[in-house]
Amino acid sequence: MVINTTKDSLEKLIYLIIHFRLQIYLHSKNDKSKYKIKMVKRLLITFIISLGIPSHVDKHSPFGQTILSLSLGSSVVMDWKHHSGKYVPVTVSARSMLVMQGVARYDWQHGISSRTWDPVIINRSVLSDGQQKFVKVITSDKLERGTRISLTFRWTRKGPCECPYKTLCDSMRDMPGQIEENVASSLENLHVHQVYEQIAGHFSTTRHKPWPKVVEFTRQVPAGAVLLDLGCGNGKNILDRNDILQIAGERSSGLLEECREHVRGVGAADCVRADLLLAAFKDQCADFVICIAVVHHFSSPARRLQAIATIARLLRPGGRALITVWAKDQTKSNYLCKNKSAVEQKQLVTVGGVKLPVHENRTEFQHNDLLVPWKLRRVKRDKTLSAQPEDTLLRYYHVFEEGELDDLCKQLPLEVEKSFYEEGNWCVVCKKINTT
Ligand SMILES: O=C(O)CCC(=O)C(=O)O
Ligand SMILES: [Fe+2]
Repeated sequence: MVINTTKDSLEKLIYLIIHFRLQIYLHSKNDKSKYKIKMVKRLLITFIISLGIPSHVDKHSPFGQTILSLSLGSSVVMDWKHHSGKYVPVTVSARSMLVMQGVARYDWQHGISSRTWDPVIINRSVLSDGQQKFVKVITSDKLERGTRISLTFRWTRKGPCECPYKTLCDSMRDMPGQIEENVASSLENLHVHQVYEQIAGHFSTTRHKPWPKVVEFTRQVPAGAVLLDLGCGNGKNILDRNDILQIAGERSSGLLEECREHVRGVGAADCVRADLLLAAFKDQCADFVICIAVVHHFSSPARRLQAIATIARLLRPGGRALITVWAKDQTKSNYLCKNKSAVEQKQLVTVGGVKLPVHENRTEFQHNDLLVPWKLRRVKRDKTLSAQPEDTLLRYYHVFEEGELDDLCKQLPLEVEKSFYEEGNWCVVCKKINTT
């Protein structure tokens, strides 16, 4: 909810600030744009002058049910994102008061893109099921963004959080190994699926050729065989062969679009939307499966096992799979930047009470469960990229220890034939065991 304040109420606020003799002090040495105004009893007022705010939910347990944010100066578009995938851009106009309560306070993330302009958003009326509804439409018109100052009011509280919205709640545990199913699925929704939807175009421009070990594996596929590529991304692994049936499955619709381009010229290849946990294909339908750089995006051991169980289910007895995942050990790959030493990861993002460190790209992994930044560049009409990244998005990864992938396979009717390390990835070639 956004309330437009009058000049009168602004004056009242300034009066309150002066009346209570609030003192402004520097909040953080690194971020000079953020100040905290001293607390009056239980009220904490934060004063921000900044270009952008990363997407977040304000911590549940330390603050009360209502958070207010008064906007001064320029208007701005605030992005609201729900873990179900919904996205609502809201224009927060100058001299308005944003009231965060209920689901908006507890279950949606809000943030402001760091840029010097904002799109113009209009409400368009549409007819849905005989009823007139308003939908927000992002137009191609832009508004220059000036300096914006916001004052956020939070009432502090003590004790465990009592909110009914646990997905983004900080009071949950912080052990990814024991993450609950609903939290794991929300985490993947926020930090895998939603991210891939947004980066699909840019991601695709960075993926061109199959890795040598994938080429080596698929070379053995004989004519007439059925090959599934699960989590196919932009389809770079699809072989230019018409004598085998190739089905590429991908969960991200953005990547699926990219993949469609790739498979267009290949006679017996097609791509379909598929989630590795469910993959609605017939049991034992495949002679070969490849699953490249996918399983590390599942956030609990049970879900990683379930993902590999799908591969086992889809293979016919005697069929083979190549599975690769990102390795924690990157010392024998080109990933590490020589000039960057390992850094203590101080930035933590909490999702469903799970605290995840944000990785510093091109440095050694310090943890197994982490968020890896993707600096998003816009793909222009002529397929070139914008010069500067326009946003940073965080992708969830579970980086594997040596033998961890093999151990998962061994819990299933899969015989590990080969297990190796290749350019920062742990890889296995496994064969489906006949269990009947
Ligand atoms: O600038 C705003 O309006 C909101 C600030 C905010 O979300 C925060 O400080 O948590
Ligand atoms: Fe906030």
